[in-house]
Amino acid sequence: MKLTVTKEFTFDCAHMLSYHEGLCSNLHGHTYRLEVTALKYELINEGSSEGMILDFGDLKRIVKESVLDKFDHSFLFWERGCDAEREIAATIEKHGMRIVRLKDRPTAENIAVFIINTLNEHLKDSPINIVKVRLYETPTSYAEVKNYV
Ligand SMILES: Nc1nc2c(c(=O)[nH]1)N=C([C@H](O)[C@H](O)COP(=O)(O)OP(=O)(O)OP(=O)(O)O)CN2
Ligand SMILES: [Zn+2]
Repeated sequence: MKLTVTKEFTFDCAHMLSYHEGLCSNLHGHTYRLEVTALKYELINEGSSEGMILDFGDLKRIVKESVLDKFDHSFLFWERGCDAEREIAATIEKHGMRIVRLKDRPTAENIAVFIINTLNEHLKDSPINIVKVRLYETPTSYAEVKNYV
């Protein structure tokens, strides 16, 4: 049996899309809305989590520890960004503020892929797989990555 559970989260980040031919090349921020879907084939049949595949509270803890605690209120810094992006990141770091250093441009697509890979790495020794991440950058724009096993 294929069973999934999904939990929603929000987090705030600053970013810029270096080399974008539009307003998004400017430093700006989003309250991202994140939906994370976990899949497992068997229900837990005893104890505190009986009848669940994964306690929503455990999913919350996993996402918080491996993603939100790093991302929330940080600057998403693309290592290959323009001079301005690298100077902004250097200033933020110098003042002890939060950045997340990324190998890929911080588009909604790339951030969604980064998040699903990070979560599945965290869960690699468990029977749980994160099969879908949907990341809303604005109320009307989202990227989705699916990883069906
Ligand atoms: N495929 C993608 N396109 C764009 C991304 C992205 O990550 N993937 N990102 C941006 C900007 O960072 C920003 O999110 C602008 O998005 P957009 O939906 O255009 O924002 P608006 O506020 O203009 O949305 P409206 O609802 O149309 O007012 C750009 N593109
Ligand atoms: Zn943006």
